[in-house]
Amino acid sequence: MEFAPLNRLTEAATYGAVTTLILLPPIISFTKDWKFAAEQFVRVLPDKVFVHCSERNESTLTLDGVDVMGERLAVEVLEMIQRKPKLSKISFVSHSVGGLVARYAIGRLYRPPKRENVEDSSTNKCEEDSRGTIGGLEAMNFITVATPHLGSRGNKQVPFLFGVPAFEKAANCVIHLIFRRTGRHLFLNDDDEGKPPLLKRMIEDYGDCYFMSALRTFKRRVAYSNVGYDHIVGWRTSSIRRNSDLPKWEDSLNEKYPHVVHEEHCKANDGEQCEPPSIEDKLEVLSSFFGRINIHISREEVVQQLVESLMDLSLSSSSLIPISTPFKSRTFTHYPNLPTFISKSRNFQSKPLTSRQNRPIRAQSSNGTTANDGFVVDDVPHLTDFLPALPVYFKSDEVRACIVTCGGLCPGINTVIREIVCGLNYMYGVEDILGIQGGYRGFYSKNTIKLTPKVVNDIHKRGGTFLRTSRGGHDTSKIVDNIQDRGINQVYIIGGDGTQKGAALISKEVEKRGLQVSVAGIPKTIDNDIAVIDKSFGFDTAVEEAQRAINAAHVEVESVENGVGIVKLMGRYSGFIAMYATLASRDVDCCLIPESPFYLEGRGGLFEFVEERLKENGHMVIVLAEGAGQDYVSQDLHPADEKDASGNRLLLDVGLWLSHKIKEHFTDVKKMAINMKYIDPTYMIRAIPSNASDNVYCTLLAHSAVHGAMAGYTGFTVGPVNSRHAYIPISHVTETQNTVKLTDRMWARLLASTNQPSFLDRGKAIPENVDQELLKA
Ligand SMILES: Nc1ncnc2c1ncn2[C@@H]1O[C@H](COP(=O)(O)OP(=O)(O)OP(=O)(O)O)[C@@H](O)[C@H]1O
Ligand SMILES: O=P(O)(O)OC[C@H]1O[C@](O)(CO)[C@@H](O)[C@@H]1O
Ligand SMILES: [Mg+2]
Repeated sequence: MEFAPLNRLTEAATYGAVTTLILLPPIISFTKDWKFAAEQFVRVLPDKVFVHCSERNESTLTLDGVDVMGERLAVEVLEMIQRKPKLSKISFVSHSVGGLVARYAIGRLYRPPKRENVEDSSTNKCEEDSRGTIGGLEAMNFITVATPHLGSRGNKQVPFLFGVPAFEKAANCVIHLIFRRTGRHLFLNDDDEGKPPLLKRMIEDYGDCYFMSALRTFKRRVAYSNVGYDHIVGWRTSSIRRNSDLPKWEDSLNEKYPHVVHEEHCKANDGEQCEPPSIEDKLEVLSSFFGRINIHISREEVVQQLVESLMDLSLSSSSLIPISTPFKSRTFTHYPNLPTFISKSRNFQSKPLTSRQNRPIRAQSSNGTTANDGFVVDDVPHLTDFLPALPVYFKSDEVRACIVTCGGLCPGINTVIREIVCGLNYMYGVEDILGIQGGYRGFYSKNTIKLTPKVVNDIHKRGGTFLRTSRGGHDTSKIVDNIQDRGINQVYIIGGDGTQKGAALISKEVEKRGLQVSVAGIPKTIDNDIAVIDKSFGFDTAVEEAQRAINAAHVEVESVENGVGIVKLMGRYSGFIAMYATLASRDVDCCLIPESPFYLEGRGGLFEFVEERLKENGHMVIVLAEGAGQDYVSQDLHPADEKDASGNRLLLDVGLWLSHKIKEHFTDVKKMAINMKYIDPTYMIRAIPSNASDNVYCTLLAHSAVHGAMAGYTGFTVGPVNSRHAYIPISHVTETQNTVKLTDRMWARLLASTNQPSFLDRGKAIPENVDQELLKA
């Protein structure tokens, strides 16, 4: 049973290497018994974890013996790894006898480190990169829950035998009748051709089974054991301490997991023990390889803890590794004669792009020097950590790149164009770069222009797009024909959600035709409605420019009696610009966005609020996102449901509508003269050049795209995910839209800042269009 990663990113997740997690069931149980835990892992670690519930050893097959099951599991894992070539790490979580099976299987799957001199003798320390692998994957977590590591024989390991010697002896004699070969293994009375019992063999590397080397390979090993109520597997055998006393309840660890009564870190983890264990220590030697956690029931807590411990390690070493498809015919690993790029830039003369020696990155002072407190700020993995000899896929003189811009304008487009051109040219020596004019349709209906650093040198100082843009006109097959005809092998596509959908289709078609073309998307939108990435470029500039309009409205209305200012900002489906502009300004009394339905009349309505503010201050300012209240407006205006060339719904002018409504209400109903100032700066805020921080951001995006394409990746979009620049499969960013979450803190902050009504009141005049779900909430 396989649980695929979810398509949604959680806050903590970064795109990167995918960890596979193998779940193993206990004796006489079923694959589906792991369903609950599997779902939790996938829910909490979407996109990072691929959960595989082992299915070759369920039901009565679990009686066939630990070795037989281990062999089956090893084959199952290898087959899965073959099916999923993107997996790079592996963890095991097993319950009961599943833990023994997993220990056997990893002994079979262990691959020793490739490098010779694996141990640094001067420090006598196990180096991370000297670790072996499990079936070629990096070993992360090895977790057992109630696994009888020490077997079930003697020493009150099976609680229901009450430690009575006669019962234990009897059990020893009959166990194989019930649990067959597995029973013999558990009671250590197996005798394969005079060999020691299997569980004893498994505490060292034995023959071609590298049991202990494999275990040592895992970054974290944890044994969970239940201190009570587990009548089959006592805590003595599952926590691997035979002689220690039962931990005291007052050892209770923390408030979060009150049922954890004892936690002990393994010595091997602390670096104290890296030597192979001595066989003389027999079973107890295992304890130095496991941290053990003794708990007192609660299934959910165990699962929660497991999830958290997995998160720790899976998050620590990912991000910034492309997971989109490299070209099939020339992958990194099968490309021996890689062209070594030597930068043409003076500053980087003779430095291969791939060198990255000075890790970890240390704290830097503002003048760029390393802070001498030695505090490590971050150790961001680099592509070269995963692909040590990161090749440049394309030879400079073989590259024919093109850039296209589509959709609405956005501050910073020209900076991205400039930096793609300069990045390709200065860093990689690429000279053949074409500009596709007028959006997607330009591929087949317009001539291209040649782009050089000189041509684009100054364009970042201008708003708009140097290449011009359009909506509609996306014809995948004509576009790809054109790419093919012109011999283009790198396509840089700058645009919003619609554009990225188009880019995904182009990328698929390119793949279908087997073309060696890299398709890279750079997400653009002032609306900030593109999912997955932290923020889109141009957004900050737009928010800043909106301040001027808000300020103007405020100056106007505070200079007259009963002044009401309305400022309409962009934001079709997402009210980010309006929300941030409001928060930044402090002159705004009320912010209306598409995600938060509002109503005008009655208690808690907008009219009541306007009246209050006018009485209090003599003036007020409303900021409105263009998509706000569209359903409400359409009740009055009866729209013709028009769409633009790309199929986007054309919006009704909510700003104009609202200014009429407010004027009408105060003049006709309240008999009160008001001074209405309606400002629509929508195009003004997106037609300007980007500000300083957006300029820097655009540069990072452009360079990321260039590096990704030059490295031979395709079908990706660039963007920061949790502040780390990542390559994201294009289809991931188009699956959903980023919208303001009314339950998020930022919206709560806005409500606290403006003290406006939430419009969630069950007031008498709530119109039908107010979201009923929201009201219930
Ligand atoms: N689902 C789609 N499949 C293929 N192409 C699409 C799709 N949606 C839009 N496009 C194409 O992408 C281009 C831009 O789309 P659109 O006008 O929706 O702007 P956008 O990229 O979403 O930017 P923004 O909305 O921020 O202005 C157009 O040429 C359009 O034909
Ligand atoms: O009028 P146009 O150019 O079609 O663009 C308007 C739309 O473009 C956007 O700015 C998105 O780019 C929206 O906020 C707005 O609704
Ligand atoms: Mg769009």
